[in-house]
Amino acid sequence: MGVTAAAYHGPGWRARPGRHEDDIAAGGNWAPFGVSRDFDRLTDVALHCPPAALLTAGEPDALQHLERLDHTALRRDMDALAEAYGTLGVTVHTLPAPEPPGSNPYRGANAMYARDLLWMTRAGAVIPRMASAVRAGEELQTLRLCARLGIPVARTVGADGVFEGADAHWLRSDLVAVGLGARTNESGARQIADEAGQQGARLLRLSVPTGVQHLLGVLQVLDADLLAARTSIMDQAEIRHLRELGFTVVDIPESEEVSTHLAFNFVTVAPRAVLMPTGSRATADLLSRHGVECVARVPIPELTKGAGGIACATGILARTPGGLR
Ligand SMILES: NC(=[NH2+])NCCC[C@H](N)C(=O)O
Repeated sequence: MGVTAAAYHGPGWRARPGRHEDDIAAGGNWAPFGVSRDFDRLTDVALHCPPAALLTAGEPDALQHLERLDHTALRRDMDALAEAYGTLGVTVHTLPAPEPPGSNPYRGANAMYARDLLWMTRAGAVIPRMASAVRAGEELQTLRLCARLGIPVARTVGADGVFEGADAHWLRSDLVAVGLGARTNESGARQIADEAGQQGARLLRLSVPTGVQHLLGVLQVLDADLLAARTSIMDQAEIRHLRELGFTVVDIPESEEVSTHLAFNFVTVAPRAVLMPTGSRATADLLSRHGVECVARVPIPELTKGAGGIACATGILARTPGGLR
């Protein structure tokens, strides 16, 4: 009878060893992509430029853009960003094209802000549930990317939750900060807490100030225990709490370059090494006092018209411990 066959778990049956995270780290079945600290050296990112027709499919405000976007100009910004990553040794992957419009005619018109479209963990990608009707369905582009690269989906935010990738930061490998606001609600945060918990991390809930889209807009991770924050517009008790947890928080004051040129919207490419947009000199000077080096500057005049900068445009796929060179 079958009981002696491996197919029926007889002596020849070999149970799968280890944990999912170990499988991923080892490569083989899954791409060895993961993030457990947002200051580790960046190795892989996802970028995207939406098709021209989508950028003009409606009035800018209906698309959640600030001004009408020109495809050629946006392409130029995205190419400059990709080139900067290439120079830094970061591999650029392209997010697949959007699905044909389902119930949302604007689906994909904001997919250049790939940071919002996934949250990477050491157990794979968390597929968000975009908070606005305009961005609903962009999640499919992430799913396709994951399938293409062999990245497992750790979970998909569901039920009554909303969550966007830019609302989560790995502050430490056992501490995840989530921003609650218009883009992530309590149900979304609970689902992120659940996933983090399963990976041995706890959740720190922070509030996203009114007029700011995501946590990424007010808090950045620079190194182990080193953060940058727009402290003057944040909840003071939350800042105190971060400091009590052992973090040094660099205060970034409100200024023209922060509000208009999105100087705070930088990307940490390695411990104390950041990629910044052009027009961010004062912010770069502040960071340099803490030993943070701006390793390159990218001009993004068109990208900012869509209400996001280089950090919003960078889907974080993988980081690995170690410095830049
Ligand atoms: N992570 C970010 N801040 N992304 C910017 C997103 C901008 C986009 N127009 C939106 O409203 O969704």
